[in-house]
Amino acid sequence: MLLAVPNKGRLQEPVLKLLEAVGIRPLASDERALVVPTTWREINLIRARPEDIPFIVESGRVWAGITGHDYVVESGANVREVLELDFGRGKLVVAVPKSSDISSVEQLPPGARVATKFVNIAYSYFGELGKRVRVIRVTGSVEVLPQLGIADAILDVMATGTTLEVHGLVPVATVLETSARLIVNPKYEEHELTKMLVTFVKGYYAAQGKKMIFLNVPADKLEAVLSVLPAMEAPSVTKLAKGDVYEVFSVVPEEGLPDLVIRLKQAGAKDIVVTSIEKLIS
Ligand SMILES: Nc1ncnc2c1ncn2[C@@H]1O[C@H](COP(=O)(O)OP(=O)(O)OP(=O)(O)O)[C@@H](O)[C@H]1O
Ligand SMILES: O=P(O)(O)OC[C@H]1O[C@H](OP(=O)(O)OP(=O)(O)O)[C@H](O)[C@@H]1O
Ligand SMILES: [Mg+2]
Repeated sequence: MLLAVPNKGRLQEPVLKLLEAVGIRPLASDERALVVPTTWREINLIRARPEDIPFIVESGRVWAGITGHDYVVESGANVREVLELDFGRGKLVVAVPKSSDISSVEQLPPGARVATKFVNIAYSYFGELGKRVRVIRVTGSVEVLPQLGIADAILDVMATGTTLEVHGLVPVATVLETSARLIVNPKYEEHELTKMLVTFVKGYYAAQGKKMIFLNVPADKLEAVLSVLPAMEAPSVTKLAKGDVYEVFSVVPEEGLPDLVIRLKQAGAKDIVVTSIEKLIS
């Protein structure tokens, strides 16, 4: 499988972290190499620009990729978004100078100049509103253009809002919510390797915020201990080889764990072991 991943920008690091967490580590190769083998022998990474990844996956030679939802929409590429990931989150907004007295997109004058790298999204957004604007295509640093007198408004990604603020801009409309996605070419969606990748990424996310807890419980305390112990289905209970003692284990939320441990001890649990879970695959 060829898997396209960002070779720059703010998605690059979280993508590598996620792949590492599912056991896909790039094998040492020249830093400039654009095709990189990995510890999953069936998977080679293709390092590409995030905005190009939807087209690369659509082409069919590359099965899957990770990029932003905004770029998928902008590309119009025929790819399936099979998983929403927990990074690259933001909103595409239309923003105008605070000093203008515009407070909604409707108030933009006809022919207003809107700078953006999302030109297709801009055309379709303003088209649906029935508003005629001039779209100015740029590739970055969009927020500086209004103060240079080059644009009347911008359409760009806002995350914390700091960049808009620093440039004296305010958002007046949300066009799209975005985050990183795992995208797949439709013809590989049902392939075993694709399903394995999706299962492992889901398993990694499902394990976040959960711990495994093991405890020993004397028989006469078992009922009391089980009554305070959460579980996915029900806790597992096994009799130990010696004595009238049971070993109990269960998957529990990390939140409130100290409190749970105290309640388990009070109920009669001993030898409590807490471990992290790498993946939780249901
Ligand atoms: N401030 C941000 N916080 C979170 N995600 C963001 C932010 N800005 C952009 N993104 C998302 O990151 C993805 C990659 O963006 P992009 O290709 O512009 O990389 P970049 O980090 O901005 O690099 P560069 O600006 O050098 O091109 C896009 O899907 C975009 O929605
Ligand atoms: O709301 P904020 O938290 O301030 O983040 C939003 C900014 O982050 C991105 O820019 P980036 O730093 O990637 O630079 P770019 O304009 O060159 O893409 C985006 O294009 C905004 O400018
Ligand atoms: Mg950027």
